[in-house]
Amino acid sequence: MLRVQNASVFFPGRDGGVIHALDRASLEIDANSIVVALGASGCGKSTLLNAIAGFLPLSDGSITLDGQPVERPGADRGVVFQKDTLLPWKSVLDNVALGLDFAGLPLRERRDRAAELLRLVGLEGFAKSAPHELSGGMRQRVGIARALATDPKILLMDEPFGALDSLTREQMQELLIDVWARTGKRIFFITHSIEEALFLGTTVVVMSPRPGRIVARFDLDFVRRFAAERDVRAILSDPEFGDLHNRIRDLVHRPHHATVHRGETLQ
Ligand SMILES: Nc1ncnc2c1ncn2[C@@H]1O[C@H](COP(=O)(O)OP(=O)(O)OP(=O)(O)O)[C@@H](O)[C@H]1O
Repeated sequence: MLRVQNASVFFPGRDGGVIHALDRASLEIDANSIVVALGASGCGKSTLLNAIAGFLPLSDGSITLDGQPVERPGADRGVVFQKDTLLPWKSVLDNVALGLDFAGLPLRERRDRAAELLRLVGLEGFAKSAPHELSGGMRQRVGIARALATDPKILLMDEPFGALDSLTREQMQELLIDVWARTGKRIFFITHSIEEALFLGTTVVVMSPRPGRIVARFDLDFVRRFAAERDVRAILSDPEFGDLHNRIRDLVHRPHHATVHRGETLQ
């Protein structure tokens, strides 16, 4: 279990004031769940992810992963960003194996494991390619494979599909659901897209800016339905999907009119 309790992050503002980038955020990410954070620009989504990754210290509150305090980056958390961070001079296979260089595994085992992960993300034919030979969507697949290389307990994804065209984005969402269904990894995923949040999240937390707060939480099962039935049209045309879309859109645009916690519903 990843547990974020009353986490706050303050930054010094230019005028001598304090920016409340994250204000008393609490959430839990269980095995087999995908928690999606959704909200307008500046509501603290990346701050929350960076704190979970151990890149950023909390000003207050705590984060634990399976009971251990999160204080610095570690191999138990794999991170994927919007912009890929692949090394251009290394092959696709070696980029994936990179995370294992530090694990002390023999070269042969590193390469076998990397090849297995490239199969998982549908890139088995591209092991020897250079990153620049791949499309944006393919590079993000490599990023996902690399983040999984150390067999982390959780995958942290900061708008990983935000720069992709809409068709590629849909393919990547389905790929991520496949990876999730096969590996059972828990995932923390950030997006600006309400549709993406509803489609991917087992839980969606809606955040609002200044101060960055979690203002609503929805537990959903569209993603489990997709994993079982693979019928994206049935999900998108489900009236409940449309209804939630409208309610969340209202919340994102007028976040202060309600605070909703797990188990409660918005009227
Ligand atoms: N290092 C920093 N120093 C000062 N202020 C910061 C710093 N990092 C973030 N902030 C501020 O904290 C707030 C939350 O930023 P954050 O990047 O977490 O938001 P976000 O929801 O991820 O936004 P976006 O969707 O645009 O990426 C913003 O007001 C931002 O300007």
